Amino acid sequence: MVVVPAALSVGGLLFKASSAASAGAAAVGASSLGLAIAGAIKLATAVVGVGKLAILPFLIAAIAYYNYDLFDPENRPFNVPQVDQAYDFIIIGGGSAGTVLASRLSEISHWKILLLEAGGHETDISDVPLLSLYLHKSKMDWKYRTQPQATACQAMKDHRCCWTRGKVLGGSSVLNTMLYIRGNRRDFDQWAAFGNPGWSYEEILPYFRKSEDQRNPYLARNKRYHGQGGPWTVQDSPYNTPLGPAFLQAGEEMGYDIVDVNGEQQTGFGFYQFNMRRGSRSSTAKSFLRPIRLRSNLHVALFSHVTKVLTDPTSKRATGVQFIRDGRLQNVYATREVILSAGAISSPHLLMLSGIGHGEELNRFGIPLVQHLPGVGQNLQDHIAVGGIAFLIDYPISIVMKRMVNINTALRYAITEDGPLTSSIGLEAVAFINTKYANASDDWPDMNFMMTSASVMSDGGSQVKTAHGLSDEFYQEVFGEVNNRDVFGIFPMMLRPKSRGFIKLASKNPLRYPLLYHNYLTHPDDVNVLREGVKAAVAMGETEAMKRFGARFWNKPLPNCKHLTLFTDDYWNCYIRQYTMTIYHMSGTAKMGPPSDPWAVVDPQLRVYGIPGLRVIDASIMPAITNGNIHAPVVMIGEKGADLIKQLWLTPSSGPSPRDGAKGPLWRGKRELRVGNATTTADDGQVEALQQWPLPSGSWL
Ligand SMILES: Cc1cc2nc3c(=O)[nH]c(=O)nc-3n(C[C@H](O)[C@H](O)[C@H](O)COP(=O)(O)OP(=O)(O)OC[C@H]3O[C@@H](n4cnc5c(N)ncnc54)[C@H](O)[C@@H]3O)c2cc1C
Repeated sequence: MVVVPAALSVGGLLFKASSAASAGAAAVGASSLGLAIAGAIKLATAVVGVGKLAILPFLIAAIAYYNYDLFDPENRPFNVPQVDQAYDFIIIGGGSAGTVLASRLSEISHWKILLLEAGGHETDISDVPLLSLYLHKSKMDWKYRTQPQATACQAMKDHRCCWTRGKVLGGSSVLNTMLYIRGNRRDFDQWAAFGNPGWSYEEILPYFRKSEDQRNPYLARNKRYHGQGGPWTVQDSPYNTPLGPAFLQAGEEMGYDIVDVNGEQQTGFGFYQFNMRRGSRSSTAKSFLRPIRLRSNLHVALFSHVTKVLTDPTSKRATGVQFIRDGRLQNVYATREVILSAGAISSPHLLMLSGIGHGEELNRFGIPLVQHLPGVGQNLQDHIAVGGIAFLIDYPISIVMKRMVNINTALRYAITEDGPLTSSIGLEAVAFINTKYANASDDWPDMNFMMTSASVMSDGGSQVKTAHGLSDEFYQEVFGEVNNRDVFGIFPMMLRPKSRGFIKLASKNPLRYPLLYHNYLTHPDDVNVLREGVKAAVAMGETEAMKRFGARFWNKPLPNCKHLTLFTDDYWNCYIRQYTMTIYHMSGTAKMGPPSDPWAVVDPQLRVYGIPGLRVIDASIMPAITNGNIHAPVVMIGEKGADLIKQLWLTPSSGPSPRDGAKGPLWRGKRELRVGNATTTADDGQVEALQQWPLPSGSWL
């Protein structure tokens, strides 16, 4: 960390005009700035003639230099100082899904879009892949912590797991480790089988390809699975240690194939694919918003904390949004739709604050009920892994922070866009394997290994420990004596948890965080699968490929499990409840489902049941978590969600859609709003979209 200012000052010295862009982008920014200035001088001399007014070229060059921000396509979107009274669409949350939606909806030039985001802009530090753990607990993190529960996270301070979430334009895509994993075809076929037409694998695959710009030519030539030219770059890590390839060899030794984990077959081993561009982070804000920052029909309002969705008391229609900005509570109105993309914690939280949720629960807090939807905040799913599975090695090849972060590596990152700083905290390779509980013939593996050329002790007990929320005593006792040693780590991650958590209101004050109950490892099958995963990870260290490096498992007994015999099932069952690690994949808290499912919050078009004009489009809508890291699926949900909205509003329709048999209020495209003295009409002058907005069915109504 000490060296980071040096990295910045290097960037600063070399690329003065591009402080907003990444150091990598800054290099390109600097050269295009040079071109812009040269062009300006040429133009001025050609038009005016140096002899006539010698100062003019320099004046124009100076203007170009100081206004470079205005036309650099890689620069940050503008933050509007004031929002208008009404928009066609209001998107709540500029995270992974919200930025995709803002980009796709503003393609329709006669639609006016507002994107409200509670945080600010990403920074040069958040661009640097090796430093992502430094963003945890920073001002870009909401810093959520779960309620203490006895089943997991026992090694953490107060027995509470730290649920990092991005509070920044780009959301969690600015803090994540950029792993690009799409999940398994079976996940989406299962979503469809739950009663969600349109979500089967074959139907959603085009959306993965649409956003993708695959930079690995060997992967890109597989056109069925990969796309090129989309806004979101996927590239291989520019930096690998010898441990990554060795891990793949170990996989072969164990009888697995080397695969493209985003291709035909998921089971197997492969190098990670990353959402990076030229060695730095490709957040969704950068990929989806920066290229369109000059669209006048998109307003981005940062530091805008939404407190509630406004609804019409008679029709229940979502009419707008209430938010706090600059210390003022303000209202803004939507003439077509309000879209919740605030993530799997805030979207259900905002629904509840708006009177949409379990009637009794809302009643307890004196929130007037708008729509009884008991599924709001339920069905919470996450992937957990086991931390601290580390192997000491004999060679100085791993990522030891104090060795890796220095002026040379900073220069390498800034100038040549490679080197250790481009490593995503050491994550190099991935495995999808089967424990004895999975059906190996299915290609629907139940265990994932995240292989890193580092581990919790690689920074001497500073940031990793803090990010994971480990107690000092636990860290010191278990890892203190191997601080800064060369190691590699394997995080065994359970892919299809059966335990379900939930989110509850703590107060009707919108600024009070909700209560988060993880319920990790409350289902016995989860304990079994995760334990078997840990055993398989430890076995990996025994392969010839890893033994070449002198790999030996760091088997210091954990404080609360010392009474159990090492390496027995009982010991591992105890271990996994201590250093339980969230992989930050909270999802499912406003799940999609058919009207017959009383726990469904949105229908397969992502429309909130019973609230015309309101959708949820983010990780919350997943009925079941996908088989792998969930960011790519969330971006896919954003892409498909945008198309569903376009289909509704841009397809001519003469009457209520027959496909939603449910009785419900009609949702008209033209809507007049009286805001103060002004009247705003949502009329695109083309088609009047008229659709049923369904109500849930079931005896609980
Ligand atoms: C540390 C970390 C590492 C991860 N690593 C990976 C990885 O390597 N690969 C992978 O596939 N997945 C990873 N994930 C998961 C992935 O990034 C998330 O699942 C995904 O970004 C969620 O997208 P979302 O749109 O649902 O929510 P978010 O991206 O979290 O967006 C929600 C947005 O809404 C805003 N917001 C919330 N409440 C309000 C409010 N009241 N008013 C206004 N704005 C509000 C937030 O500030 C945020 O910008 C990681 C996540 C984290 C946190």
